[in-house]
Amino acid sequence: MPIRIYALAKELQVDSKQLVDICNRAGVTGKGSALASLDDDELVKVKAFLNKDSGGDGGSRGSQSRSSTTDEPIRPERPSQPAKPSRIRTLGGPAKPRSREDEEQPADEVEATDMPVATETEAPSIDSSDEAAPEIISAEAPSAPGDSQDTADDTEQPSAESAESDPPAEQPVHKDAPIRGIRRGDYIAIGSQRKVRTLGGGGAKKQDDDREKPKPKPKKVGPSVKIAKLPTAPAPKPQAETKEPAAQKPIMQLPKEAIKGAKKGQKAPLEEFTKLHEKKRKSKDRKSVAEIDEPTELREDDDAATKVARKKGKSTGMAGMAGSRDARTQGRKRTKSISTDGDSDDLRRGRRPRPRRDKSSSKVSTAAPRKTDVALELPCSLREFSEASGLPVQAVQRTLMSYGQMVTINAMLDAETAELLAAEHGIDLNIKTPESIEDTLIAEIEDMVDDPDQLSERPPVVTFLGHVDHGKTSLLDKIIGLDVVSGEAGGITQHIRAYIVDKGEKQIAFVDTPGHEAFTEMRARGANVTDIAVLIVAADDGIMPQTEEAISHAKAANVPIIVALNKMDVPGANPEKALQQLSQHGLLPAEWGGDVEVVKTSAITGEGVDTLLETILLTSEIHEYTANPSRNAVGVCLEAEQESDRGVLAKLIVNNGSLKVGDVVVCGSTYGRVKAMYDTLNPRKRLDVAPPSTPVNVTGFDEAPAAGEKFYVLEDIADAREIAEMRASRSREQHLGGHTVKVSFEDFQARLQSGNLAGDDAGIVYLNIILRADTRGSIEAIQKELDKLDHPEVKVRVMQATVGGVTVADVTLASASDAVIVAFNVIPDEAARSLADDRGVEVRRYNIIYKVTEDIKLLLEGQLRPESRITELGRALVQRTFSISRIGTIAGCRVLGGIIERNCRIRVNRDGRGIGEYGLDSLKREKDDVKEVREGYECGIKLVGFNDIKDGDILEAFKVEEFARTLDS
Ligand SMILES: Nc1nc2c(ncn2[C@@H]2O[C@H](COP(=O)(O)OP(=O)(O)OP(=O)(O)O)[C@@H](O)[C@H]2O)c(=O)[nH]1
Repeated sequence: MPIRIYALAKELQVDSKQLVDICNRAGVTGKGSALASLDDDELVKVKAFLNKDSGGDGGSRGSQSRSSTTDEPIRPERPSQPAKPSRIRTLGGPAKPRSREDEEQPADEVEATDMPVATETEAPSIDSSDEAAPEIISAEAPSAPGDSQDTADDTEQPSAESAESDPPAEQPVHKDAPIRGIRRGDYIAIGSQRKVRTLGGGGAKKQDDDREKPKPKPKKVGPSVKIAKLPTAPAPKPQAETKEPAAQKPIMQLPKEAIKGAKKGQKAPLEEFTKLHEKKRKSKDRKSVAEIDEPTELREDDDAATKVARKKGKSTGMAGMAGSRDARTQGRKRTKSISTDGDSDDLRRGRRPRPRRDKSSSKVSTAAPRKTDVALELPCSLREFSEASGLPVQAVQRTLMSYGQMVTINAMLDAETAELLAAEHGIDLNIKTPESIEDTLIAEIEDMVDDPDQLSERPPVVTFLGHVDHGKTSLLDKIIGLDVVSGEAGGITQHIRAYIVDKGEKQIAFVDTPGHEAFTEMRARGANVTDIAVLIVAADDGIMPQTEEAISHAKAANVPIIVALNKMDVPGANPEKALQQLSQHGLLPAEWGGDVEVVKTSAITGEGVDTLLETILLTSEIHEYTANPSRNAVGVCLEAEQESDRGVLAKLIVNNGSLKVGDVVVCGSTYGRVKAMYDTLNPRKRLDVAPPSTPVNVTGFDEAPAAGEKFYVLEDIADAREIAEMRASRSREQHLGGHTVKVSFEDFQARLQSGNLAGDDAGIVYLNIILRADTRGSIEAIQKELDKLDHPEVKVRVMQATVGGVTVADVTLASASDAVIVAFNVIPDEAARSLADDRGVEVRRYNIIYKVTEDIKLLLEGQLRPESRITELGRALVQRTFSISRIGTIAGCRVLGGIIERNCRIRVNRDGRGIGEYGLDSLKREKDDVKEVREGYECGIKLVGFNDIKDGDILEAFKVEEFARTLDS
């Protein structure tokens, strides 16, 4: 009876993937997936292989047979090099397995042998010939006594093949035997996880260990040196506690230009300003401060103070004292009328700081040692900035003063000002935003690790994906026993459907998606709900554009993919072609030796539906999806709508935990208390609890949450409100700040011009379009026309083309993929219109097909970079040059041929070489400006930005003309 590889793996207690590998090694081919089955013959073959592999070497190894028995989990060896097991060989004779005596040989003894060792680093350079090869033993490094036996065991695990080729076990290992080089077959496969160690087994290892273990150093005996005690520095005097000045409320705002400039790293305006400021101060200092001989408390990075200190140094000694008296007298005279209120001002004005001032200055010495890396939580006060950065308050104040800001120590700094200050003082500022309730509560939930004891199996969440009309809805209908497809407007799925259904003892949660929108949105929010993706491919159509997209989505979601090759009952079904296409897209079918299960189905006849379900359940079993039903629920909103009678009805799917009526939920920028929960299959059936993987319709939200938003259950409704409001205001700010504005035609134009639109590797710029039309025929016609707009530089990419009005889902997709929506003979519904306004998505409406293509063609053509063509005009010889101050060099020329025109460009040639191209600044005949000068005439030419013109230079006049291009050119 056939048995699945997965089941056999379970029975043998090995990993399914490894067993797939073992099957291949055993010669049972075409088993690429754990879901593949083995018939009786194959099973015997695999088991025989396993027995041979695990037990076969026992006999040949004698006393050193593997310690593992068949009851133990099978550890497949070196899957990448099954035919090349590691060997133990001694030089000068056939390889000999080591006897127990050898293994038990004391480490010291082994160490004592003078046998050369082959180390891991030597391995690559060792000769691959059989003879004269040094021995290499692969083993796990033993770490405890007794491990040496294990090591020996491990070294002796060649496959049956190698066992046969190995010499008899009786032959002892000769310690003194010369050693041969490593053979290619001796190389240890990466998968074996073993290390190559030197010959000598435990002994060599011990040697290593000995080397690793630092021996206790003998105590040094010798003359002891007595070192004198370091003088202890006097403790700094505690600074007098001072009262803080009253807080100043306004937040400083620096001139915008200064901030912008400084952020861009342009220091010029600031430097100009600072220089001017410094200059003024220096001149003052020079006049008055030199005489001051009293210590000041100004810090060393205070430029003015440093200068003061320097000058002070000069005036020390008797002469200095004599000089300083005069200077003081002079200074007093000069500063008589100046009144100041700060020490530094006193200093600058040449006044001796009074004791009172000394006291007050200590209150600003809050700065810690200067730092270059500062973490700061904003907004912060100037004092806090100073403390964090180690900059003196005065230095910070002075910097701000240079920006025209007079601030006190308690003034609050905003982020921009702090950044500016950091840039000015060469500090790396790391702005920390204060933790919000959202950060703490949500992060806490996200980081919550479930107790393994509380985890239990949960149903898999399976998403049906695929090209439009390939039968997603019909298949799901068939599985559930519903008939949704006949009720769908235009036969198109417009909404996400999600159901949990019983299949035998198990349950499966199904999600049917309209196109790929749900995946896009959910991936964008990092909230993928799917465990397994079922890709529906119509056997008659094969892989279509949206199938490709679905494949990308499923691959990006990193979930197992099962393919349902549907419509097998249709006469034109070509499963072989579809399988071929699937493998071309990286999905190698299991029947072709790959790992993707492909189930042939028909939603009409029911063929393969049971196999599909079985495959889903088996895949789920392999992956063991678990959840903790006893914790608060977390999950994702699949869809939400406003109902006239029940208010907001949100379709949620629970990822983990259990959602209960009465729970406080926050989901994106909405929140509420779960008023009621309804079954998604039976909309009127109420539920009290929704365990993991259950989709439910929930009422109680204040507003409709967005699809793809994660929901969390909180303890307190006030917290939920605060988080929701915070998110709503942040999204409003972003919207007002233009962060969410998506591509419009004009925007596309602007971005093209600025070269800002993302292109692919080849530099092609794409205009993404979502096409909505009244009929499939219209779609086909428009697509055919758009296909004609082919150009190597600019292309149209139709992301999605579906029948029906523009929906919220289209707008969401357009917003997520920077696309423009083209609505042909259809209109957006109210929700879509308002969302499009909200997100800045452009919806273009048409009712004539050629207008669509005309519009897009014009747009693309208009944006093709114009073609530049150069027209040669004439040549002139420079006969004389005149240098005029304030104007530059004028070249007196004679036109040798052609014509020189006023707005042309000039190529300057000297000694037969071109030295540059410049614009023509002025063209004169006599003293008059002229439009042109013809051959044979003389003229004066002044070039833009080039005065190094010389007699004898040849000037070539030319003009560059730009020509518009078309998509056809
Ligand atoms: N003969 C045949 N027709 C099928 C089969 N599966 C689906 N169909 C038909 O194909 C059409 C489209 O089926 P849907 O189930 O709506 O396809 P879908 O992939 O859900 O399409 P969207 O919802 O638009 O994405 C319907 O007319 C179905 O009756 C099948 O296995 N065999």
